[in-house]
Amino acid sequence: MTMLEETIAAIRPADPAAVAEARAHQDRLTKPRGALGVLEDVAVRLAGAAAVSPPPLPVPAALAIFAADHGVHARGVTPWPQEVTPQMVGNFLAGGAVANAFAAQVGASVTVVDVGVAADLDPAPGLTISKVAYGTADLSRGPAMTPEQVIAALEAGMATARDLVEGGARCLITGDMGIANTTASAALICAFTGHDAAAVTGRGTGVDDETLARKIEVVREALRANGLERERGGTSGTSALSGMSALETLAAVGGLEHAAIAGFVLAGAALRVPVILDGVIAGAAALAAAALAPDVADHCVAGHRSAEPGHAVALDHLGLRPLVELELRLGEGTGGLLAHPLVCAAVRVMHEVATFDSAGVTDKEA
Ligand SMILES: O=C(O)c1ccc[n+]([C@@H]2O[C@H](COP(=O)([O-])O)[C@@H](O)[C@H]2O)c1
Ligand SMILES: Cc1cc2nc[nH]c2cc1C
Repeated sequence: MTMLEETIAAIRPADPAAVAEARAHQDRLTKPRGALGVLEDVAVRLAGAAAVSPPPLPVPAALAIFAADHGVHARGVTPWPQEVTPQMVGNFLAGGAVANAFAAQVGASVTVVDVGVAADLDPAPGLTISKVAYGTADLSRGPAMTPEQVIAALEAGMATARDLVEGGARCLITGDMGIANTTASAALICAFTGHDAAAVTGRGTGVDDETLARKIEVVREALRANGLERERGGTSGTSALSGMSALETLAAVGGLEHAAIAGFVLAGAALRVPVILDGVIAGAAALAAAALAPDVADHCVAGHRSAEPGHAVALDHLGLRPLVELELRLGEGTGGLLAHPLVCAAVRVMHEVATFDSAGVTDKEA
């Protein structure tokens, strides 16, 4: 078996006994039933993923920022030059990015992985060089990646997750850096959900109206050029993929960082370590991961919902509810990092809060 096949084969759905035990335990704790709202669901979800209730505390957390460039940059879909990708990698490694500040705030480690930056990076502590290519090909003209490249990028993501877990991480957080990657994200979300480009394509780093219109047209061209247009029956956007496999779809319109994040999420799920997803890039990558292994979503928590319109579409499709909604549109893992203390708090409740019985508090149900 290949590394990808082995990883997919190891992924289990949420364990029903652990889910039932976690729900019952929530109801014994000294609070009105359901009073912790969505946090109760998060704790139950992690119990199902870990197959034990209460689930392990998700600490320490490790952020992996997958960096790559995009051939579609040449189509003028972003106002930022491609050289910002390696420059921001340097900033992450120097500790100067927002992701570094947020990681310090929540006590997460930061690892940067070059899966496809269009420049040679100097080796540095905290940087893994797993370069598959110097950026993708232009997805609006044909496949962005070859079959070999998409597998190599998936494997880089899986290896990153495995190394971090071997190093002690008990929660994985996705991060990305790649100028133009919101265009590839929109194309992936269209391909996997059947939604129209206009509904899922957003302003990314902050494009003007003219660039947004061009970006939507480029996403449509990408779907046409790669045979990914759908038969659209009504507006539900749930029609079946047009005969292409999930891997072919990912290779056609994804980025190397999308493929790596998909591998990272799959390996986290296979290792039963929860994965907190960041923004629209992670959402698009998780759609690919879920198309490869539907049970993977049971192991994911949606850290936040970004301002990019396709993100809500991706999360709906995955059945995930975002924990934080602050109109962030930065990427790097910033939204995932902000959600980590909420996930920890949700799980800590399961370990530390007294029950009605143990605290001698009268339960109205008793
Ligand atoms: O995480 C998000 O939802 C998100 C939304 C907008 C932009 N970004 C980041 O901005 C870059 C891509 O934006 P763009 O406009 O160049 O496609 C890339 O480095 C992403 O990490 C990220
Ligand atoms: C400065 C800058 C920082 C980023 N971090 C993630 N994407 C980014 C895009 C830009 C342009």
